[in-house]
Amino acid sequence: MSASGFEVFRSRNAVLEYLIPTTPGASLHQASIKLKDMAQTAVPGSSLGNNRPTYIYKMVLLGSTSVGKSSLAYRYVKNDFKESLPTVGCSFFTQTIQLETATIKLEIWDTAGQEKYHSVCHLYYRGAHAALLVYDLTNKETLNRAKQWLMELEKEFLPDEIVIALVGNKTDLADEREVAAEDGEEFARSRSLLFMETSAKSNHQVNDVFMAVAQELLRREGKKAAVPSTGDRQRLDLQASRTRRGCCHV
Ligand SMILES: Nc1nc2c(ncn2[C@@H]2O[C@H](COP(=O)(O)OP(=O)(O)OP(=O)(O)O)[C@@H](O)[C@H]2O)c(=O)[nH]1
Repeated sequence: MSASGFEVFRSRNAVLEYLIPTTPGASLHQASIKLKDMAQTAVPGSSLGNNRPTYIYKMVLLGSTSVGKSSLAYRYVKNDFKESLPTVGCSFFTQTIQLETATIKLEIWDTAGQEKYHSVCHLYYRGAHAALLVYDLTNKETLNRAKQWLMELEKEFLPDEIVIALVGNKTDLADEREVAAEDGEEFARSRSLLFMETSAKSNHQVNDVFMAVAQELLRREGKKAAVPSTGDRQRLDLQASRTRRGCCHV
C-alpha cells in the first residue's frame, strides 16, 4: 500500500507498522532493522466479556530529532531503553490500558523529528486524539520547536478536540539541563497543556505521562456524555462521536 510517497510496511502480527519513504536514498534497511528490533506481541483484548467500554485513541509523538520520542514509546511499550533508535518516517505501536471504568487502546504514532520528514508530518497527526510534544531539556532550541508544533496543532484542531501534553525528556542529564522545569511548566499552564518531565533512560515518569493523557481522554469522554441533548440530535452526536473518537463497546 502506498500513501503520499510512503510505503506502509506491516509486521506479521499487524501491531507494528512503518511508513517508509519511497524516495531514493531512503534507508529501508534501517527501517527493517528497527521493525525487527521493536516487534512486539499483541495485547489480548481482555475487556471481552465485561461491560467496560473500550476506547481507541490515536496519539502522536512530535518533537525535534533526538529528543527521545522513540525512546519514550519504546520504554512505555517494551519497558526497555536502547541507545540508538533513529526513526525513518513513522513507526507505530499499540498499548492497552485497563482502567477501572474503561479499557483504553492507545495507537501510538512515533514520527521522525528530522526536518526532511516535516512536510508529511501533518499526515501523521491528522485525526489524532492526543499528542505528546516532546523536547529535550538539555537543549533549549527543542522547546522552541515544540512551541512551533503546538501552533501547527492549533491550526488543525479545535481547543478541546485534542489532549496535548508537553514533555521535557532526559531528566537523568541533570548537569546538562538548559530548560528549567518551571519554564516548561509555566508554558504548559499558559496554553492549558498537561506537563511532565521524564527520562526514557532511567524510566522516570514515562508510564505516568501516558497514563495522565489516557485519564484526561477518559475524563473528556465522561464530560461529553454528561452534556444533555435530546432526540435526533443525541443520536447524531453519538454517531459523530463514535466515528471521530473510534469508540466501541466490546
Ligand atoms: N540520557 C538520555 N538519553 C536519552 C533519553 N531518551 C533518549 N535518549 C537518547 O537520545 C537519542 C535520541 O533518542 P530517540 O529516541 O531516537 O529520539 P527521537 O526523538 O525518536 O529521534 P528521531 O527518531 O530522530 O526523531 C538516543 O541516543 C537515545 O539513546 C533519556 O531519557 N536520557
